[in-house]
Amino acid sequence: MIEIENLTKSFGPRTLWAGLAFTVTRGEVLALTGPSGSGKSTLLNCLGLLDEPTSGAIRYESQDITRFRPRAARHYRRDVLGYLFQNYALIDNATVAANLTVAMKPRRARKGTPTIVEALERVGLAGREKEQVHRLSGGEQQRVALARLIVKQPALVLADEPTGALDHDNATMVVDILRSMSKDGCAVVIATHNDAVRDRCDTVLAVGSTTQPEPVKERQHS
Ligand SMILES: Nc1ncnc2c1ncn2[C@@H]1O[C@H](COP(=O)(O)OP(=O)(O)OP(=O)(O)O)[C@@H](O)[C@H]1O
Repeated sequence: MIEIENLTKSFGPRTLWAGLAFTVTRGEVLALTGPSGSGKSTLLNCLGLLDEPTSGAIRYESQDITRFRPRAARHYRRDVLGYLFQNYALIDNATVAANLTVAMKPRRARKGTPTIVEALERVGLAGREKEQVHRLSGGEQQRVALARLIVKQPALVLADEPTGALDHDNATMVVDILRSMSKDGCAVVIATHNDAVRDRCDTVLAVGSTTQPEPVKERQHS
């Protein structure tokens, strides 16, 4: 689904990672690990067209996304990608329902796409459609961000420390939902410092020290 070819990123004389070469397939959950500053977020940003690699290619459906023209880039961001960040990236002064509607808007309705009501049920926020996002707790806001992903149904989910600010139960729920989205056919890439999250992924890439992911040995997930 995403093929990474000989990918290198440097800032001036400093090379963060070099020669990355691997594929992330549909149904796979890949963890990016490594010490602070190793370049996990930078790699996610390159996959999400928020940054550019210094050299190499990132192919989606055989096309190098780093060479996309603006129209193809817009399509990729709108129809392929889903983001999950630690700071939720929600519209604070809008309702829960409005935040989810924005995610659905540009897309033609697809058969089988979960509704807002179904997505909120899935994240344990049934009946909270009309609440203002800024009145919700941090964990609840992260669940709204997850519900937004569920209604968007992206092909590739990029999650940057998605459990960083959450308690154990909420962190478990975030990983459960990301895993179930991967089972439904999307690819998921998670930058994380959390060993429990890493252990529930399929593969792990130690960013900055290796060029290819390895299988996660002690799987905790089903
Ligand atoms: N635009 C930029 N110009 C110069 N250096 C940058 C730029 N963006 C990021 N960096 C540097 O690249 C390095 C990697 O940053 P990045 O945020 O990708 O690391 P990380 O592994 O995600 O770290 P953390 O675990 O702390 O989130 C850092 O040293 C950062 O300062």
